[in-house]
Amino acid sequence: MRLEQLRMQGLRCITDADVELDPAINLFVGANGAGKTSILEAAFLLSHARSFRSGAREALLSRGAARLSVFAEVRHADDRVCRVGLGRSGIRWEARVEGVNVAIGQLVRECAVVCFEPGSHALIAGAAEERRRFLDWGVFHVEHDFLSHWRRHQRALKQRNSLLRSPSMPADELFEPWEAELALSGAHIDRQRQAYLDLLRPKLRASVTGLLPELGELDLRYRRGWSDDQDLTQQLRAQRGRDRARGHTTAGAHRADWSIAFEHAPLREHLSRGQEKLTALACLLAQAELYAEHRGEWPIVCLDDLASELDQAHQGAVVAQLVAAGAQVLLTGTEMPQALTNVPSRVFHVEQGQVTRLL
Ligand SMILES: Nc1ncnc2c1ncn2[C@@H]1O[C@H](COP(=O)(O)OP(=O)(O)OP(=O)(O)O)[C@@H](O)[C@H]1O
Repeated sequence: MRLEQLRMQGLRCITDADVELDPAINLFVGANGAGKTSILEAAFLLSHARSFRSGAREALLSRGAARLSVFAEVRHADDRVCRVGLGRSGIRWEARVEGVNVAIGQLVRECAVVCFEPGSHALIAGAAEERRRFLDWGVFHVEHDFLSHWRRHQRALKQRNSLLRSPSMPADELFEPWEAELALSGAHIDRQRQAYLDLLRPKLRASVTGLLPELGELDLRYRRGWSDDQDLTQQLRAQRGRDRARGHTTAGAHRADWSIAFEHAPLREHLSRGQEKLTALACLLAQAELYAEHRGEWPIVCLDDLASELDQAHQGAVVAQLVAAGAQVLLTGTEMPQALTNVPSRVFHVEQGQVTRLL
């Protein structure tokens, strides 16, 4: 899959930019604050309907602008071209595919982007939410009914949490249907997440061996979010009092997490910041490869500020791997990275939100 055209309006410092992209390597160079990362955010937005940077999606809207819109032409491996867009006008976000308003879920099925950026080490060292998002994005693209189970789960969770927060303890009958729903949808989600991680594990091992051979064998562990010894319905019933004191549901698929341990670095704290970043990169590349295996095409790969994130040997290895796989890559840097000096690439200069093609 590749982006042929990417148009951004009212996105951070970009008033209006229209970029025709190369099927292989695209490099965006410019000074700090020029708007390079915002271009990657635009691509990511079409794939995830959010930014990879922390903060509200609203912060993407240019200060003083009434409207934000991102539009792309996506060419798939079977040569089908799909026009997708996401925009915000007033207080509403609208997703479009072929000019027709669609649910966000339909938009993000059409465009798949993975992004490695300076905050990516949070996948290894940050909160569980980051890892769940990563996992669920992968499962979503492999299992077609994942989103419906996930939505049912979110709805039941919201209902149970609002019961927990009511001024007096509601009757058991009010909890029971939502707890049954949490258990049922949670079991589906759990099965699909476990199956996905089983597929990801060998790819991740290969990817990590390439990037971090010194750390030895990798172990990928999964926690489903509730005790293995007890059925979730029973557990939720037993925990009502405790959950009420905490104000939220403390067991279920929304508490799942996964972690990585290495033979020579069994604790996360044993990893240097650079090793955390490389592990996160290995996860993203393994996920992209698994996507390609299932969908017959690579997702688009964004690498933000690669030269400041990785040493030259790792930059070269990653770019070579992606070129060999035939992935479209969007990279940013304050200058041309050494790793790209001999790789044919389309180069754009970015300055104050204006994008100009150089090579
Ligand atoms: N909502 C907004 N409206 C207008 N400008 C914004 C908004 N949010 C951020 N900016 C500005 O847009 C620019 C965003 O730059 P971006 O992070 O894309 O730059 P960059 O070229 O990747 O920089 P760096 O090399 O420093 O990472 C910054 O100058 C920032 O101050």
